[in-house]
Amino acid sequence: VSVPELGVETSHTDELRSLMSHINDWGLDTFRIEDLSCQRPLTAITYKIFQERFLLRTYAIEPHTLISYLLTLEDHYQQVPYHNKAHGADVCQSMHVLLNASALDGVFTDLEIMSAIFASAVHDVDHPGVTNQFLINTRNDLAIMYNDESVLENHHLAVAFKLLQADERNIFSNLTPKQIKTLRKMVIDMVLATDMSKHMQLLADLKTMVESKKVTGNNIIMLESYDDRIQVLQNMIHCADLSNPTKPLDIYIKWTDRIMEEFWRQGDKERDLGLEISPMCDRHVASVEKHQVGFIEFIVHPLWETWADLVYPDASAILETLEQNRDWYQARLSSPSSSSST
Ligand SMILES: COc1ccc(-c2ccn(CCC(=O)N3CCOCC3)n2)cc1OC1CCCC1
Ligand SMILES: [Mg+2]
Ligand SMILES: [Zn+2]
Repeated sequence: VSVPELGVETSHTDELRSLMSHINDWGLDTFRIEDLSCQRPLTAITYKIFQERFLLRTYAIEPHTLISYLLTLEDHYQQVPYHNKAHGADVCQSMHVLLNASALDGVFTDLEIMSAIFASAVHDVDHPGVTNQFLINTRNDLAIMYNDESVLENHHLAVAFKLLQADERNIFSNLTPKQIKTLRKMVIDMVLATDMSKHMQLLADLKTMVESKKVTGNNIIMLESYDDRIQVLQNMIHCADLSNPTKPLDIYIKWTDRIMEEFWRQGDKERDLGLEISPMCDRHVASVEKHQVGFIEFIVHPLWETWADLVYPDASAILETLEQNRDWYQARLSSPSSSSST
């Protein structure tokens, strides 16, 4: 069974191939890839990363099986403003770049790397565009199913692994039982770590690790236990998930427009249901810039500053962009033009 060169059928093959040559670069334009791949950014990006890291060869994965899984996975991302297939593709590519930090050179095994890429690609599959709290407040079936605990993140995992059960989509059919067991545990641990309610604990543990950081001669981090290794991978996927403010400003602004529209649609639902409108979800009381500055100040910068310490100096340019983007939103706060969202 033959597969298209870039994994997806497109009439923009040359342009897509040239953009894909920047798969290792921070700030790759996922939106442009969405257009050039004919709305298949997740398949195109994940397929390219698997090839780039020789994972098809290492784990005897048939190209058509990988494409079949990725296309079906992508079709199970809902068409919501933010938590859609473009976000899945973006987090996957961001994770791929973070794994390439020189401070992590040779630290992770191929299985851990494949687990991290897979976890990133699947981490928000079938996201309904509302928060865990909304699902709990409205007694949604998902909240009943998962007893109000990391409701969305448990659902993303269940969908991702269920899609593997079809033989024509089982990309892990040639892994040993032990490898599958290890991969499954790591993927579960990483996706569950993308629940914002785990943020403070994750960051505290990362700070402790940075304070007691042990490196080899050429400044490569030493991670002895599974707990240390998975903790770095959990913080990595969390950083990738919260990476929008660290990207080139024009791309960051597009993500902000999308998350706000998703929040406002939730607020519209809450208003219609007579529920209290969640913070930042009322489109009639919008302060987009203020919320982004607060998000960076209290969540994103503390996390990325700590990550940048761990992999110093590999993430320094990313931290620099984050601080410039914060200043840009801050500046729009004070000037009168900030009232308009244009
Ligand atoms: C570009 O803007 C954002 C990009 C990403 C996030 C964000 C926060 C947490 N995550 C991880 C998933 C999660 O746990 N969520 C999903 C968002 O809602 C809260 C539960 N993602 C927030 C962003 O801005 C917020 C909305 C206005 C200011 C803050
Ligand atoms: Mg999520
Ligand atoms: Zn996400």
